[in-house]
Amino acid sequence: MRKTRAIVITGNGTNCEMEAAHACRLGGFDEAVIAHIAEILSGEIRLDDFHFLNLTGGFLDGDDLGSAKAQANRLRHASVAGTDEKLVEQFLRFIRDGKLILGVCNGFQLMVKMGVLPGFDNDYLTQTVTLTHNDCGRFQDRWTYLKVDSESPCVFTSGIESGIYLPMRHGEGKFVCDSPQTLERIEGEHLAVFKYSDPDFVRPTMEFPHNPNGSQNAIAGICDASGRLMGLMPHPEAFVHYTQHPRWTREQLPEEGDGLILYKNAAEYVRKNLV
Ligand SMILES: NC(=O)CC[C@H](N)C(=O)O
Repeated sequence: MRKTRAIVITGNGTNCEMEAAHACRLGGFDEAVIAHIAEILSGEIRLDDFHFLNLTGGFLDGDDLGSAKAQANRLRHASVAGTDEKLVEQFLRFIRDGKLILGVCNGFQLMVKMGVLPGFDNDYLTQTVTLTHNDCGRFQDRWTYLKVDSESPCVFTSGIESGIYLPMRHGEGKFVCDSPQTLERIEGEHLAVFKYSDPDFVRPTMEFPHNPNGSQNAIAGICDASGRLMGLMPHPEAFVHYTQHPRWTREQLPEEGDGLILYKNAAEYVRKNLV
């Protein structure tokens, strides 16, 4: 059987690439390659050779122009050296080939600013939502309770019963739609996979600090209608082992951190459908 291969893109100010690659391997991917964006633009590394694309957190271009905005333009317009191909064509082919993309924090900001999410009607290049400055006006760094929509088509969250607990760390995480219709459609199609909630994972909340940014409808993460493309503001790769939990020395916790399930589901999907 062919190998299951994950790629993590780094460069221009990303971080967490080692954690993301580690999470992919722990989740069951045979290989997880960390590639600098320059290696992709030079044509040395091609997205076509992978099944799972990870866009990590960070401070792309120093958050100038708004987080991930410059990189979104770069990825939409840059050509791959030595070819007639634009990088965005590789990107769209990756999506058409039925592969998986996970954007975390700065990676989620990148996906929405490119227009990849929510990807209505298979249009992955029209921006309809954004992530902007937290209502509190400051960078926030805390742990959040995330209620999961069990009716969502999301590939990554299958098997999660009520919710997961993950850390967030961002200044621009407030989810906003361009119109009430966009928000209605996201809700109606169950694309709002994760919502900030109370610790019981029952009620989504607009109350600070459980909702750390004031996101519309408490939305923390969304997927597209295929469920294969997902982005979220909190960091699943930062909680894959119990020792990463803030109270691990005081509480009896399972070996696996709550974020690992997303990578396990991705690996299983790739094994069943793509290799
Ligand atoms: N952790 C992150 O990826 C931060 C994202 C972005 N730089 C922000 O502050 O909103």
